[in-house]
Amino acid sequence: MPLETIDYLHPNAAQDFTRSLRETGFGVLKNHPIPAERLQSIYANWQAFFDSEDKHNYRFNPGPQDGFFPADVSETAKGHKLKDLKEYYHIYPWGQIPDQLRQEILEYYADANALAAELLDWVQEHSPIEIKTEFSQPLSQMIANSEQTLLRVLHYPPLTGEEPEGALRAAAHEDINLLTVLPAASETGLQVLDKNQKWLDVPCDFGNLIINTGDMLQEASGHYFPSTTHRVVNPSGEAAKHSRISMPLFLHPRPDVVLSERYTAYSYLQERLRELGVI
Ligand SMILES: O=C(O)CCC(=O)C(=O)O
Ligand SMILES: [Fe+2]
Repeated sequence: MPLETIDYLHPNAAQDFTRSLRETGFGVLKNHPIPAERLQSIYANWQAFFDSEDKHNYRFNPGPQDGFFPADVSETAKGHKLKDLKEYYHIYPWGQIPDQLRQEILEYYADANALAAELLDWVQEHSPIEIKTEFSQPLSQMIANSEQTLLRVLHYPPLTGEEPEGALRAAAHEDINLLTVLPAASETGLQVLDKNQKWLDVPCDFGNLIINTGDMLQEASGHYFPSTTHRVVNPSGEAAKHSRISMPLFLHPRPDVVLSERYTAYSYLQERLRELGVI
């Protein structure tokens, strides 16, 4: 079953969106409040940044993890051996951000956070009573004033043909956080693993917002909302010559937020980062 696209303005949007997250771990929204022209401008400005040598002046700070991550230190997904074919920039409002990109990206950060809070209210309202009574606080409260929420601007460079055999733009993985807000990328490639272990293309009409459940919402909901495996496959033909820009916002609860009997957001994140070998 292909993923449905939900109209944010439709009277049943909240219900349909919550059902989609429950069934697939993903929800795709159209007619949402973030204009496509804004996304286009952000993508163009960050493409120029990734194309410049200036990016090396913003190399990430190893502890706090803000800044630019070049391809040679890029992630290796859990259970995989090959690095993803990507470079990226981690934006936190308290972190380093190039001056010429700062205002536009922080405005987006704030607006996407506000939209995420609204979507979490939708999920809260339409979760079954036995699920929502287990939440230690309303879902949208969990992310309020969080300094952990991470906006990652990703650049997948054009393919050269020299890539290691089997390496992907982003190998199959699940997101660690509560919820991810991901505007459709500048190019295709995002796929989600369905219940029958078949890879489905995520509808990527430019301007759509793709939302997916992360492991923390899966944990907090006793696995009612699945954190679904996804990946970004390599393009072929003419598209292989194109860069791909994407921009997931990873909503993270404040560290002290209780997710379940076993975990706070802090202890959960530490366990996952240790598994990944990041810490
Ligand atoms: O680039 C994309 O479309 C998805 C990226 C992603 O899944 C991630 O960085 O966790
Ligand atoms: Fe992801």
